[in-house]
Amino acid sequence: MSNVSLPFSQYRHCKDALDDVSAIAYFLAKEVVAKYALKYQLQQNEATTLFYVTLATVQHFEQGHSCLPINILKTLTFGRVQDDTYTLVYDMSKCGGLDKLVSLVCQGEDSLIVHDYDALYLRKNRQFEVELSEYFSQRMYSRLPVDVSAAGPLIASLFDYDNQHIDWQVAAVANTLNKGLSVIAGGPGTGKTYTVARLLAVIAALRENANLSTTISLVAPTGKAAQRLSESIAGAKKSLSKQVTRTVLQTIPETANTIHRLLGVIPGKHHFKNDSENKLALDVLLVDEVSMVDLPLMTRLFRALPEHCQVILLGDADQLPSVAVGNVLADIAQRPFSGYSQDNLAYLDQCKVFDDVSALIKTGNQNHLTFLQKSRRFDGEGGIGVLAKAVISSDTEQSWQCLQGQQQDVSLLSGEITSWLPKLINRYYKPLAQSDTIEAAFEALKQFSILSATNEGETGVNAINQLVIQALSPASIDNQQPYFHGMPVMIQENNQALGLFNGDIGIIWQRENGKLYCGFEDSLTNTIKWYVTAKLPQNKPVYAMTIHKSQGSEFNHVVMVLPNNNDSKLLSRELLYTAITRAKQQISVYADQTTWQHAVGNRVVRYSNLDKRLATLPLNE
Ligand SMILES: Nc1ncnc2c1ncn2[C@@H]1O[C@H](COP(=O)(O)OP(=O)(O)OP(=O)(O)O)[C@@H](O)[C@H]1O
Repeated sequence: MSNVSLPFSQYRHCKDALDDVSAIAYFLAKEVVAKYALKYQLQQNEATTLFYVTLATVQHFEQGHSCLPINILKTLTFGRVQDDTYTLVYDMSKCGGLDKLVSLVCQGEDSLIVHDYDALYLRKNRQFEVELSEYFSQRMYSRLPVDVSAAGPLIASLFDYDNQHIDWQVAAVANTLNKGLSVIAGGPGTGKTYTVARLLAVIAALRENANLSTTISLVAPTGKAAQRLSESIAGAKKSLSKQVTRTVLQTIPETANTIHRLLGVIPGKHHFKNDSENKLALDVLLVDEVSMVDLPLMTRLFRALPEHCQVILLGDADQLPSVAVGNVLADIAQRPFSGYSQDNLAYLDQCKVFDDVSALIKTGNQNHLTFLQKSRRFDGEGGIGVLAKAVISSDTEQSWQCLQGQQQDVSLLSGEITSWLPKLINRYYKPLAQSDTIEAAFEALKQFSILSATNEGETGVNAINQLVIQALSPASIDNQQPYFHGMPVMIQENNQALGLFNGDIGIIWQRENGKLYCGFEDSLTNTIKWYVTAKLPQNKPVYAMTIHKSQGSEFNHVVMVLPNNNDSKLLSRELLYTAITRAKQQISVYADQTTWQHAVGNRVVRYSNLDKRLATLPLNE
């Protein structure tokens, strides 16, 4: 190191002085200063600035941002809040020469922090973003041959619609057929699965006509989401049995996999068995719940796809972004929807599914995209739909009124948690524990869940789980037994060897031999997989779960619990929307007005330049 010194010689000093600094952020900042101070003969003030620049870049990555825009960097301060007082340690807006420092240090081939699109990236994240934008654009703009004279009548036979008006489900099928990559986005119950089951049937039938064999794979980011996709595709296939041939139906798989299982996990490694050197043998890939897929995983998935494979992405762009870095779905499904190009309209016109396609907006260039807007599950007047819409449009007043209104399917809970929880335990969790079979217990588990914004605190997942366990099995607490018959648990880590993954849900069950096991539904074989409880990977009870963990699941009745902490950074309209849309029939909310309105007014922001990279890539049309 040169003769400059670090602002903090040890991590613990840094942690004591600044909020939210991880060990990784500190040690990377230390490494960057050590590497460049000597190389560029930095002055002490420049080395100090570089330390904070690196810290901020890593912190933003840890919060899920792909990058840190320079204009945001310039506004940052570093310090610590204690007893409601903020002690400022470093103010980026007061440091001079930031632009010069950035251009000096963040340009080289070997720099750990990279400057691109007016933002700072950790090198790897920029690589992922550049690589994924290239994969996306190659496929988004590639056109597949379609026998439009066969496709049009086939599509028309699978939908009951009036061809004088635009039906977006029909438009989605026709529009997807000729694209290497397309996105079908929509909220819950807008018919995404209904539509793609028909889309896959049309693809399979057209390929059969052309004497092409077809291998289709269905994937989702989590086991739960894959299981739901399997169930809905199986249901949709049944409804198609009279409309398409048996061979076409057989081409559509009944079961969905997780992305990790499709790619083939190598224990202890980030990369997969299937990659750019060892591609998957697939003709069509459908990815569901894309909002949950992060930037690195999506890039690795695309690396493993053969060039000819048609990709269909499905998801709800209003939901929370992925836990890890990126905002892939929102970046590729940008709103407001700008519509289709003239070329695309000409193609849709040839399909002859509508009398007049001119109503499809023709000024835009989002040809890869279709938004399904009409909910087939909630009627326009239903409380859940109205509440979800008010929340996602940040309408603080209407959403609060809706919670207090007379709608049967929406209610506001008040008082202490202990004043309303026992009733719900009696209604849902006692019958679950008393189910005759584990299959019936899994059915009972789909009826209801409590979703909390946090793990900790009085309204957090851990405290609520404890209250439920106390009510159902006080003896297990007295005897310090971790498990009891009928207790649902969620796995907290991936264990490839056991085939159990973070987010998998099992139920503790006493079998004929009198011993407790944990059973998991296996959607591939439609059976229960049993594990002795002592062998289970890290897990916890799941009467309540975080809203983040509930993504990809649905329940008939959901209770959403928010902390009484109206300025929590955790609370956002996307978080509330995700919880509300997990409910199929009823949503109950436990929150005070200030906290609720703060959350509805707060938007999740994820910094990324994937959208800009896609917009600036040349069109091949
Ligand atoms: N065009 C349609 N005609 C008749 N029923 C439909 C139509 N579209 C969807 N449905 C029905 O509406 C319900 C919701 O559709 P579907 O499950 O496909 O929605 P989704 O968008 O996939 O929902 P989720 O977000 O929960 O996965 C299903 O019962 C489906 O059969």
